[in-house]
Amino acid sequence: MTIGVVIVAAGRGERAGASTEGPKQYRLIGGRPVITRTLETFLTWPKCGPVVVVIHPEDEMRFAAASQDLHAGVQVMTTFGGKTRQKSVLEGLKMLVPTEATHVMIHDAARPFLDHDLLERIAQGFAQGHEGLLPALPVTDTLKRAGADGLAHETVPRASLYAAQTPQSFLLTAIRTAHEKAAALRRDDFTDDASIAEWAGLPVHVIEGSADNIKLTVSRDIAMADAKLSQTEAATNLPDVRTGNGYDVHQLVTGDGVTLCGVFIPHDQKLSGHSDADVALHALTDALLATCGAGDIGDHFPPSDMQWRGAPSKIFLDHAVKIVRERGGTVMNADISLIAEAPKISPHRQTMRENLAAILGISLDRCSVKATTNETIGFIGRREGIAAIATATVVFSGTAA
Ligand SMILES: Nc1ccn([C@@H]2O[C@H](COP(=O)(O)OP(=O)(O)OP(=O)(O)O)[C@@H](O)[C@H]2O)c(=O)n1
Ligand SMILES: C[C@](O)(CO)[C@H](O)COP(=O)(O)O
Repeated sequence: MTIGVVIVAAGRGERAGASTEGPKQYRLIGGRPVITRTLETFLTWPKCGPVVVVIHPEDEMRFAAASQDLHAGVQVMTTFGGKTRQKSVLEGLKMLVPTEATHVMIHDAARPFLDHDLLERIAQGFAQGHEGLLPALPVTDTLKRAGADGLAHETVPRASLYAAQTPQSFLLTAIRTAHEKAAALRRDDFTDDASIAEWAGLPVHVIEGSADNIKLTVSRDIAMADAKLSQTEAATNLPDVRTGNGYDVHQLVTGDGVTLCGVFIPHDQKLSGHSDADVALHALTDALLATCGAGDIGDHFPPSDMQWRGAPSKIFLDHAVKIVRERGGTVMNADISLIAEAPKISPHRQTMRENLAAILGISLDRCSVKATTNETIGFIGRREGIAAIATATVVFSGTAA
């Protein structure tokens, strides 16, 4: 079984009104022509056989532009349509007959929201031996028959009524013969292919359509489709910006100075810890690891591992930066708040920021170091320890979706 496709796109879209982009199938929805979306769904379906797009002679350039970026692994042909949809379909079928297609899906270019699930349901129907398949949905509104007087005269029972969609799908030779018979008898009043099949006595099996698979008919349909896609695409194109935070604290003991953000500051105390106890770089290391869910500093540099005894904390931060980069991240900024009663940080802030800029590979204005005392309160206020809080922002490649 090879499933060919006929996409009818030769209409003038009069009900949708005029546009500089051309008839409705060339109008942009979510930034791309309607027909590009329709065609792309078929071309990306793995079971798609040869495709015929039936266009209007005036639309050759428009179609070439709308289809130029689509990479087809299958044969895509074009032919010119006729004055009615019925005539256009017949032209498409004639073009498909010499190919290897045994079955055909006939689809309106003006239905850009069909999906692969629907195409699979049709393929499944063919595999079960059905010769004609009509995707349709049960009618949900109450139906009225009104007269020329504008009055509702009758309520039509809707129990067995369905709204017909496309792609209506058939054995290729059977539907082509039915179309040719209708043309020969000058029957040109069929609005879809299932009705020609019914008229010709071909069995047409109703399968579940898709609520999204609407036909863009009037200008409001196009505006709604555009709004829907623009919203979805705006959401899926959001940059993948992530922030991480980190906190660290180390005890102060008698000593000769502390190392903060890689700067040694002479002092009558030192920070006790396994490495050089640079709380600021430890907090920032955790903040960076957090942006890609890579655990914390202890996971990467266990305190039990003797090789980190007295190690400069730059090693830890370098490692976190490497992990972030390997996962497609670009560090955007870093901000560290130091909470210390003493020593005074401000004379060293510039050097600290320069150290951060060098390690992170970003400009100075993206590196911030702030300091505050703890107003003599608590363990920091009693000069028993120094704490640091860090925030980092990283933009990862790809989008947030
Ligand atoms: N002579 C025609 C008429 C219609 N179609 C195609 O058939 C599909 C469904 O038709 P419809 O929505 O009625 O489109 P138009 O005929 O273009 O619309 P209108 O009646 O408003 O002019 C559309 O993809 C349309 O391009 C076609 O190929 N050839
Ligand atoms: C084929 C069709 O899409 C089935 O619903 C529909 O009949 C074509 O549109 P038209 O407005 O009737 O031309």
